[in-house]
Amino acid sequence: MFSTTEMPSPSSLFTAFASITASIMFFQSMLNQILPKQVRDYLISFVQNLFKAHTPMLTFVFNEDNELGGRNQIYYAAGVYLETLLRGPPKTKRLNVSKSPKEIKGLIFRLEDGETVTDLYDDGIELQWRFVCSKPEKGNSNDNSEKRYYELSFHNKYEDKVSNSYIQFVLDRAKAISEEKRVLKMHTLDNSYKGIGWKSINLDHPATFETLAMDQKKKDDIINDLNRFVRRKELYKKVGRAWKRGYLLFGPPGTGKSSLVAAMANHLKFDIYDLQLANVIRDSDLRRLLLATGNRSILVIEDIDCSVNLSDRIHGEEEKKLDPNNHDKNSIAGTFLTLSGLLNFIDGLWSSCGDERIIIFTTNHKERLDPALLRPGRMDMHIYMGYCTYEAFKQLASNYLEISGDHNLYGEIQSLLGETEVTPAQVAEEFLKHENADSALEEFAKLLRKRKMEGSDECDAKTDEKKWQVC
Ligand SMILES: Nc1ncnc2c1ncn2[C@@H]1O[C@H](COP(=O)(O)OP(=O)(O)OP(=O)(O)O)[C@@H](O)[C@H]1O
Ligand SMILES: [Mg+2]
Repeated sequence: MFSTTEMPSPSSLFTAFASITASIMFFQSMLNQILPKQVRDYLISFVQNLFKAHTPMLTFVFNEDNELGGRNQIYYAAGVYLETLLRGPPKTKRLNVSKSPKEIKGLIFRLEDGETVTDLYDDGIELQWRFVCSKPEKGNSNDNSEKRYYELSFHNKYEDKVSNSYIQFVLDRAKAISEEKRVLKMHTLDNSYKGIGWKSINLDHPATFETLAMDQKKKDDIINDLNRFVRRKELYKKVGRAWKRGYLLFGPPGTGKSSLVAAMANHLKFDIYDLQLANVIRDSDLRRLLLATGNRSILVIEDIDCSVNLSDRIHGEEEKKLDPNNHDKNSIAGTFLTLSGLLNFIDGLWSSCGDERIIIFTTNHKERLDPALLRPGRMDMHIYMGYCTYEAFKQLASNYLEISGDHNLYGEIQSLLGETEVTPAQVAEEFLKHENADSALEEFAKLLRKRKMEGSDECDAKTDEKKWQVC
C-alpha cells in the first residue's frame, strides 16, 4: 500500500515530464549538431536492423539467370514492375536511368546496387525489394561476371501468399506494363533472294479512336466489339472456335479505313501485318507468310477487290467443268494464289495456329467482292466508312482547329454536309491549309457551297450508305 506521502503530486509529475522532454530535445539538437547526417542515418538504420533481426523474416532471391542458364522471368518482371513503385515520393536515393533505342517508349528506371523499395500488397503485407549487383571476388578466375539479383523480404507468415499470388501478380503487371510501353510494329512484305518474307518497322501511326472522325455510336460499337473479343479467350476455347475476328471495312477513298486499322492496332496494342496480296503469287508463299505472323496481331489486306483476281474462283470452277482433267487448279499446292485459297487457309489452319488474331479486309467497292468473302459468318463485322457527317466534321474541327464549342457557320455547314459528298480526308486537307480557325471554316463552307452547285447531278449523299451497303 502506498501512503499519501509516497504518491508524487500531479504538479511534480508534470515538472518531471517537462524536464525529461526538455532533456531529450536538448540531446537531440546536440546530436544533430555534433553528428553528420550520414552518421545519424547509419545509426537509425542500425537500430532498425537490430529490431528486424528479431522479426521472423524470409527472403526470396531472384537471380538474373535461372539454373539452366536461361533468363529468369521473375527477375526481368521485377525490374519492370518495380519501376511503378519508384514514381512516388523519392525514398530510393540512387536510380539507374536509361533509354533503349526504339523498342520501348520513354525512359527506363531501375534500382541501383543496394537500393531498396517497399511495396504493399493485399491491404497490408509489407514487402521489401532490394537490388544487388555483386562484383566477382578477386582471385576467382573461373567466373568473373557480375551477379545481379533482386531480394524480396517479408514476414515469413506470408510465405504462401507471396509464392502463390504476389509473384504471379508481379509477372502479370510487368507483362501489362511492357505491353503498354512497347512500340508497335508494322510488318510489310520483303522480297529477297531467300524468297518472300516479312520485314518490320516501328508503327508510329497517330490515329486513335479519339482522333477518328466517325459517328460515336459506330465508334463505340467497334471498341466494344474489340474489347469483347480480347476478353473472351475462355469462351472461344469452350465453344471450340479459333480465337480470331474478321472485319470488312468498306467505303469511298479517304474516309478513314486505313486510319481505323491504325486506331484498332493502337487500341489493342497489336502489331500490324500488311499483306499486299498483289506481291504474293503462289498459294504456298501465302501459307508460309501467314504462318510466320505473330499472335496478338492484325492481318490487313487492303483493297481486296484489286489485290486478287476475284473471278479466279469462279473461273476455276468453270474451267473444271469444261476440262475435267484440270483438277481444281486453286488447290494444287504451289499453284497460283486465289481468294478461295486465301479464305480457306485463314478460316482453317492459320487461325488455329495462333491466338488473338484479327483479320481486316478493306475495299472501296464492296459490290465487286466475291460472294465467298461476304458470306455470313466469314467477316464478323462489316463496317461502312462513309462521307463526312456533321458529327464527324465537328470531330475534325476539334482535332485540326481546336474548336470545341459552337461556331456561327456550323448551322450552314450542317445542312450543306447533308447535301454534298465530301470525305473526311478532304475536310482534313482543307483545314490543314489554314492557320486560323475562322478562315478555315469560311473557306470550307465556300467549298461546300461550290460542291452543292456542281454536284446537283451526283447521287444524294443521304442515300449513300444504303447504296454502299446494298451493293
Ligand atoms: N474518319 C476519319 N477520321 C479522321 N481522319 C480521317 C478520316 N478519314 C480520313 N482521314 C484523314 O485522311 C487521310 C486519308 O485517310 P485514310 O487513308 O484512312 O482513308 P482510306 O479510307 O483508307 O482511303 P483509301 O480507300 O484510299 O485507302 C488520313 O491520313 C486522315 O488524316
Ligand atoms: Mg486506305
